[in-house]
Amino acid sequence: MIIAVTGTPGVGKTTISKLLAEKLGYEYVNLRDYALEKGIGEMKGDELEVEVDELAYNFEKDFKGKNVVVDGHLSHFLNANLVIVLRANPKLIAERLKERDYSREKLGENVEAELVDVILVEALEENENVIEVDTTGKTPEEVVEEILDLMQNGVKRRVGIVDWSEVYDEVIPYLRL
Ligand SMILES: Nc1ncnc2c1ncn2[C@@H]1O[C@H](COP(=O)(O)OP(=O)(O)OP(=O)(O)O)[C@@H](O)[C@H]1O
Repeated sequence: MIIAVTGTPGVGKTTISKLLAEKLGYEYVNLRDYALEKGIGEMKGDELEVEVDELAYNFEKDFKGKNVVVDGHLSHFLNANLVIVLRANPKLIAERLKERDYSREKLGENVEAELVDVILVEALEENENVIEVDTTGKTPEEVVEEILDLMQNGVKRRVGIVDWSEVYDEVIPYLRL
């Protein structure tokens, strides 16, 4: 089974994916590292630009039928059995990306993307089986337990659980208005 863990940069994909893979006994794959290893895509500055079809084609060839948790903000474009979309209060995303010294522009872009559900909408266009999980105020262990519970209960789709319009006022300072 291929489980894709996606979400806005800084939402916690790597932390959650590694822990989820460990609990399930699945292989962990970082999609960016995989693309670099395979020579897929091109570096533009420090960003890797990839053709998603090429990425998905190669990934399928290498991992079809295997048990893997794949971590990356493009992982929802892969042919996965289940897509986990991690969510976090956009203010948390802003604080984490600030610590990583993201530029104001990049920080704003990502806070806006989280605010208006960009990755969730993309994931829903690509896959029927999409589970959204709010990580706000939870430990990574609690998030993983929630994912495992949903999987054990056979839940394949759960969306529409967050509404960041409620916190819009708090994130205005980070937006590129
Ligand atoms: N509930 C939580 N779930 C996941 N991460 C959390 C949580 N609470 C705090 N964190 C912290 O948030 C940070 C998230 O970083 P991480 O690298 O996992 O995110 P990411 O989504 O993989 O980012 P990127 O896409 O930029 O690589 C880590 O420092 C992690 O410890």
